[in-house]
Order: sequence, then C-alpha cells, then structure tokens
Amino acid sequence: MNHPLLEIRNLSFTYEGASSPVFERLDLAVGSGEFILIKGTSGTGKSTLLRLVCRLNKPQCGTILFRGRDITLIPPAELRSSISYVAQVPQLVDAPVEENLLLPFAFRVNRKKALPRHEDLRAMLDEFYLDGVTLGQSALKLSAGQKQRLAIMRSILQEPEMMLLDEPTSALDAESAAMVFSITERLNTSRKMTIMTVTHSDYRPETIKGVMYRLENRSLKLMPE
Ligand SMILES: Nc1ncnc2c1ncn2[C@@H]1O[C@H](COP(=O)(O)OP(=O)(O)OP(=O)(O)O)[C@@H](O)[C@H]1O
Repeated sequence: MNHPLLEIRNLSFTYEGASSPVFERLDLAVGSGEFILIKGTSGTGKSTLLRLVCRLNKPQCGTILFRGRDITLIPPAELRSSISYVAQVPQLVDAPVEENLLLPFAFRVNRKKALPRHEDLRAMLDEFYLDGVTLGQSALKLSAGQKQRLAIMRSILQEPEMMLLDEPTSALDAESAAMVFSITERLNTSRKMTIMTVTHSDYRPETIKGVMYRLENRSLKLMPE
C-alpha cells in the first residue's frame, strides 16, 4: 500500500497549563513531492504544528506518521535528518559562511555523508541568489534575507526528504521574500523536495501547483484554488 509521506491523524494538542487546545482532531496527508502551504493568523498554531511534526512537542492525542511509521518510534536524530525544520530566525554561528554550511556534517547522524566540495558550495550559493557572498565571509554579517537563504541551503545539503519552513519570509522585504519563495518553488520542481511552509502572508505559488490550507478553529481547512 502507498502511504502519504506524512500523515497526521486525529491530532489534539494543548500546551501544559493552557485553558484551551491549539488543535482538536486535526488531519492532514502530505504526498511525496507536494508543496503544502498553510496560512493562518497569528496564534492559530502554525509554529506548533511544525514543532509537533518534528517531535519538538508531543501531542496528547492522535498520531503522526512519516513514511507510515509513527514518529514517536523514529529516533529524533533520524527523524530530523529526514524532516528538516528551518526556523523563522535562522540559527547561524559566528563563523564563516562555509563553516555554517558544513556544521550539520559534524552531527553523528550525518557522519557517513560525504562533505560537499568547495566548488559545489560555490555553485550552490549562486543558485540561492547568494552570488555576491563568499564562502569565507562572516555569516552573521549577512542581511536577514541572505541569512534565510543560507539556512535553507544548509538544510538542502543534508538531503532531507521533506522541508518544514516556519514563516520563512516574515522578517524580509518584498524582494527578499520573492527570492526565498522562488527558491522553494524551484526546490519543489527540480529536486522534487516535499515542502510544507507556514505563513500569514498572502503568498501564492507562481510556478507550481501548491496545496493550500487555512488553519482556523483548531483544525485545517483545504482552501479553494
Ligand atoms: N510554549 C508555549 N506554552 C504555552 N502556550 C504557547 C507556547 N507556545 C505557543 N503557545 C500558544 O499556542 C498558540 C499557538 O502558538 P503558535 O506560536 O503555534 O502560533 P502561530 O500561528 O505560529 O503564531 P505567529 O503567527 O504569531 O507566529 C498561541 O495561543 C500561543 O500563545
């Protein structure tokens, strides 16, 4: 039987001490290669949903399956190398761009992966609209938009099966936001990357057919095309 890549069934979640749940009986199925866009106003639970998918929070009720396996049975390091989470604020260290890009290769789960070559990284910088950036310059001195694109590039280098993007453009101006969305659309088409992005912006994919949901009343509703 063919499983969706990610399946959320009957999910309910309440933060400890909170008076009302963030989610009640939420369902979602994401097929391999899909581009899922989840919109919702502030506080509806967009970040919480992504955190549950990568096991940073634990639901009180319901199941999340990745490739048909309950994620609670997948070791966290393995899960996070398959599902890459790009935070709203890129987590970069005070070091050159190249060191930031190669940082995850020091993690045990990635030890067997071949280190990308210098020239491949250079070529990838161009692909991520970072052509003016050198591998040797300080990552912390990049602009907010450049940092976000670098964080997405670092994720891609790990070759995850799925990417979760948490409001990737919220801190960016319109031009930088357009670059990030163009990159994510290209990753979906050329690398067949499954992408789930949450946003409160009015972005609609231009070059691909995305599946759009609205997060409201503690659950997801499919939006008309
Ligand atoms: N650690 C926490 N403990 C308790 N409540 C929390 C915690 N984190 C978030 N919440 C609450 O859960 C709800 C959902 O928060 P979440 O950050 O997932 O929303 P969001 O849709 O991502 O919001 P935004 O668009 O403002 O980033 C909010 O009411 C928030 O106050």
